[in-house]
Amino acid sequence: MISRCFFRYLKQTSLADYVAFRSFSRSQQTPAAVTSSFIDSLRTAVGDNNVSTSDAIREQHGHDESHHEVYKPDVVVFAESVEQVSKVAKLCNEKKVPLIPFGSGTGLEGGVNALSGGVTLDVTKMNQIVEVNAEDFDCTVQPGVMRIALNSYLRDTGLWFPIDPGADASICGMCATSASGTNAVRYGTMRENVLNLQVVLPDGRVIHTAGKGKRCRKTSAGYNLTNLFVGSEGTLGIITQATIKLYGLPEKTIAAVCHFKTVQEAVDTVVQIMQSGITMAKLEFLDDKAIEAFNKFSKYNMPVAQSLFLEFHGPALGLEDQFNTVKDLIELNGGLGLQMATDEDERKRLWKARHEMLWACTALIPGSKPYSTDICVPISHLPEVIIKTKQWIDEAKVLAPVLGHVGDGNFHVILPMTLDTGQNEIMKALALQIALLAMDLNGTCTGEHGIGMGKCHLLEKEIGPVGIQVLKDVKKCFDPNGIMNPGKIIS
Ligand SMILES: Cc1cc2c(cc1C)N(C[C@H](O)[C@H](O)[C@H](O)COP(=O)(O)OP(=O)(O)OC[C@H]1O[C@@H](n3cnc4c(N)ncnc43)[C@H](O)[C@@H]1O)c1[nH]c(=O)[nH]c(=O)c1N2
Ligand SMILES: CC(=O)C(=O)O
Ligand SMILES: [Mn+2]
Repeated sequence: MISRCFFRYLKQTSLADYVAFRSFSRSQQTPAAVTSSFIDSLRTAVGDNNVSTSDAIREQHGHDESHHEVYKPDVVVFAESVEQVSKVAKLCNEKKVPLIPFGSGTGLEGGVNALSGGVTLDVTKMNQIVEVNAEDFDCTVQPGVMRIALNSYLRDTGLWFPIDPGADASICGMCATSASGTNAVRYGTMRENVLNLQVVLPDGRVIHTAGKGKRCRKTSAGYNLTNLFVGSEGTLGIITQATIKLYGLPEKTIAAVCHFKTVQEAVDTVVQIMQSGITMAKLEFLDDKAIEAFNKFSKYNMPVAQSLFLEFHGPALGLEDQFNTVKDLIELNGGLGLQMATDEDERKRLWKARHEMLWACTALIPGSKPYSTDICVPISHLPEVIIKTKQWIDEAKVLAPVLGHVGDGNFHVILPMTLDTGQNEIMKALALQIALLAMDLNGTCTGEHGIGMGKCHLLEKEIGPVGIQVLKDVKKCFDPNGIMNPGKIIS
């Protein structure tokens, strides 16, 4: 039942937008034509052992880590080669069966949920690191290569791939969602770090978005096909290989944590640090509710306050000077309890709260699943948006920690969703209100998690009807039968 509190709360939101959001419906999806003879042809294409109709496997592939409802595919196919991916795509295209690429299922917007059934294509068996060009700072990987495995492999070369979405995701899944995370403030997002992609198109053709074997740092050669596929969330084709930039492991790392009495002080400090031109590696905010959730989850005793988590990477020479400049800014803004560490174990201990945040927040309500907002605004608007957001959370009386990558103007409100529909309605209205505010302030509804199945209505608002029509035209050009991950990004 929807509570009176909800209606009181709704008065503050744009009612018209809320009604539009509630009545938003996906265009009718045709049910998948997955017959037993179609499944037989899949078995012929990839081998019996690589096709599963087991309920447990379909369930496992029908959701990610988000709160979104499970939608099981009719069948799960495990591909072992590009040729097999191509054959499966061709078969699906001929029979107009939905095809959903599956990386590692850590997404937070229901990207892998099979809204119209069909075939989920799991690429985790294709897990080879194809080549590492240490002298050129790049490498090429198959779609099942995971972020942590890649970095372990690279360790001896003195290089690493710094994009870190927190979860141990597949590199090609990260390409597909244009992931980023804590290191983006220094190293950029997937958009800035992908040099080339091999993609299987829905009709089975294979393309290299920058040309076969190309891995140059710059190109002006025509349309940017690579970045059309980065962030395409499995709606245009299956990424079967990614060539990405690598970086030298930093000679020295300094981690630090400090606390503030008010959100304004903490976020003003962030803006001043960014404006000072210091190259931060990480600059994260956790509010008092987030720290409280972490203390409870991990039995820690951090001061319950508005907190900044910082990290500096660089040559040993000069790094402490950067730290000291930031320290001065922290103190000028009323920062308290500054702790710093250079030793790896000590750094990990200092940053533990940040890395466990999603699970600490979800544990606030046992059995809940996370609904994470993901807005990103120009940095000068950040103080206003975070302060308003926290005020709305208080008024809505929901459990909702605020945290995020504030160095990029990107933050999350983690809303633990349960079966209590009244609370869920309040949380969804709150998420909508925050997204609308971000868009009003020249921002986006999603900095890094993608549109998935949960933000299509917001994308329409963000880029307008003409923008959406152009996206639909692009989609039609690559996927005229609409088989690729239907219902995602554009409904
Ligand atoms: C604890 C925690 C913390 C975070 C996050 C998750 C969790 C569980 N995430 C979200 C998530 O890790 C991120 O979206 C990853 O990029 C998802 O990669 P997967 O391999 O799991 O893709 P997953 O399998 O979930 O698929 C995601 C989407 O990509 C498509 N896809 C996957 N592989 C593909 C391929 N080979 N070809 C074409 N399409 C493909 C899918 O169809 C789907 O639409 C995140 N993210 C972030 O950016 N910043 C963050 O800070 C965090 N933090
Ligand atoms: C959930 C997420 O994106 C984060 O913890 O940063
Ligand atoms: Mn994040």
